[in-house]
Amino acid sequence: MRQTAAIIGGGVIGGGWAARFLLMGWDVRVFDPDPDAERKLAAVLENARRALPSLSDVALPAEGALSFHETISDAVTGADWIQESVPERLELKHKTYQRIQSACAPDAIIGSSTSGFKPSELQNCTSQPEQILVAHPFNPVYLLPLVELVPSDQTSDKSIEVAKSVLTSIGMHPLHVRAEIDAHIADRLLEAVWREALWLVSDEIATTAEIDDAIRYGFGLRWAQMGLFETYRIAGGEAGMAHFIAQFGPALKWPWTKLMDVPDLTPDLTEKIAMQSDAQSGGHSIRDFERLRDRNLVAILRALKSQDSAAGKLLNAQDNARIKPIKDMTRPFVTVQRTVPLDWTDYNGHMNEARYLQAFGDAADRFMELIGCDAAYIASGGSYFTAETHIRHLNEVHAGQEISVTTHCLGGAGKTMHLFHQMRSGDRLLATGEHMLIHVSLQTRKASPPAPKIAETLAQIAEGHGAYGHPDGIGAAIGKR
Ligand SMILES: NC(=O)C1=CN([C@@H]2O[C@H](COP(=O)(O)OP(=O)(O)OC[C@H]3O[C@@H](n4cnc5c(N)ncnc54)[C@H](O)[C@@H]3O)[C@@H](O)[C@H]2O)C=CC1
Ligand SMILES: C[N+](C)(C)CC(=O)CC(=O)[O-]
Repeated sequence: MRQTAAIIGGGVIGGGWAARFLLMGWDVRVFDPDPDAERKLAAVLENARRALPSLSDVALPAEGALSFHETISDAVTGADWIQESVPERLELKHKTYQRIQSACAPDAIIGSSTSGFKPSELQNCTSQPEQILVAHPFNPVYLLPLVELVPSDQTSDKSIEVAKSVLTSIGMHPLHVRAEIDAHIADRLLEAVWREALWLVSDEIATTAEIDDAIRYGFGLRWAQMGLFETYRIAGGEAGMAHFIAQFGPALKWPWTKLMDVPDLTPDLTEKIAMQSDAQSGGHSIRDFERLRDRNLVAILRALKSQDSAAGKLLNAQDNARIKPIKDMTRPFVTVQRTVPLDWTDYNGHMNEARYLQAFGDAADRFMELIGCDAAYIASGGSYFTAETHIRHLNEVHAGQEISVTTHCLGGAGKTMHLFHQMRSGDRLLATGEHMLIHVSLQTRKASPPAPKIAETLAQIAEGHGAYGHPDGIGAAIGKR
C-alpha cells in the first residue's frame, strides 16, 4: 500500500513538499484555504516534474495521487506524515496543530516547516507533543536534500527515528539538530549574511545585483561543495585551519561587519531593495526564474554526482539503493531505466546524440557488472574496452520522459563481447546500439581472456539470448542514400 502525506498549507514550501512526496511515490492530501491554492501548486508540480527526476540515473517510483480537501481533519485522516507549512505565526501554528491532532493517527509524524520556532514552542497547547518535531526544508524542497530535523525533549525517540527514515526514503538528508534553538542552524547562518547584505544596500555601498554577483561568482560556488570549514581549512595552506585562524581570527574583532545590528526596514529601504531587485530580474516572471534556478541546481548537483562528492554522493547512494536486481538473465533484460535529465537535451529541444551513447555505455557497464566484471574485478586488473559502436537514431525523446534499454547479448566467445541494445520510451523504439567489446588486461593494456567465471557466465547468457531471435538492425551499416 502506498504511503500518504498530508500537506497543511500549500504555498511556496508546502507546494515543494507536496511535489517531493508525490514524485517519490506517496499519495498527497492537501489543505489550504486559499481558493487559488490548486492552481499555484499545479505550477510548482509542473516545474518539479521536469527537475526532480533529472537528479536520478535510475527510474523513480510511479507518481502518487494528489487530492485537495475542504478541512484539515479530512486531509490528515489516514496520513502517515503530516507536514505543516502555514504562515510563520505562532498562534496560527498552535491552532493548526490542535485541528490536526483532533483527527490524525496517534502514530503519524507531524513535521513543521518553521524557519525559526523551536519545537517546544510549537508543542505548547498540543495534546500529543511526542509526535511533533521541526522538519525545516530549503527552497526548492523538491531539489534540495537538506532538512533540519529538530526535536524537543518531549518528542519521542520513535518519532525521531521514523522521521529520519521517512525523510531519507524520499531522498532527503535529515540533519539532526541536537539542541533546539531559534532558527536552527542554517537559518542563523543565512540570516547573518542577509542582515549584512541589507546594511550594504541601506548604506548605498552595493546594489542587490552587486551583492548577488559577489556571492555567485565566488564563495557561493565553493559552498555548494565544501561548506565553510573545509573551504577555510584549504585557505590556511599547508598549515591548515590553525594557521587560518591565527591569520584571519583577529579581523573578527575589527569592525568589518555590522552583524549584531539590523537596519530599520523602513518603507524607503524596502522600496529601494524591491526596485533594485525588479530591475535586476530583467522582467522575468517568478515561474521563469524558478525554472532557471532548477536547471542550474540540477546541473550543479549532477556535476557533484559525477565527482561522488557532497550532495552528489547522497544522490549516488540513493540511485544504488533503487537499482532493482535482475531476476532472469537468460533472456534479453533491462539494463537502464531512467528519466531523460534536463541537461541531456540540446538546441533542438530533444536528447542530444551523445547521450544515446551515454545511455548505451551505462547499459554496457551494468551488463559488465552483472557478469562479474564489477569494481572488485576491475581493481584486480581485468576489464572490457569498447572497440566498435554502431548507433541508429530512430526517434526523438525529450527531457522528463522515461527511457529504458534492453540488452541482448549476441556473443561472448574468447576475448570478445557482442552486445545489442534497444532503447525505448514506452512502446516507441528510440534507438539501437550495437557494440563490440574486447576484454583487456589493465596492466598490459592489451587484449586478454576474461576470468573463467566471467567467460562461463557470458557464454550461458549468450546461449540463452540466442533463443530470442535476431532483432532488426543487427549488423546494419550506413548504406548509400
Ligand atoms: N519561503 C521560504 O523560503 C521558506 C519558508 N519556510 C517556512 O514554511 C512555512 C510556510 O512558508 P511559505 O510556504 O513561504 O509561505 P506561503 O505564504 O508561500 O504559504 C503559506 C500557505 O499557507 C496557507 N494558509 C494560510 N492559513 C492557513 C491555514 N490556517 N491552514 C492551512 N493553510 C493556510 C496560505 O494560503 C499559503 O498558501 C513557514 O513556517 C516558513 O517559515 C521554510 C523554509 C523556507
Ligand atoms: C528566509 N527563510 C528564513 C524563510 C529561509 C529558510 O527558511 C530556508 C531557505 O530555503 O532559505
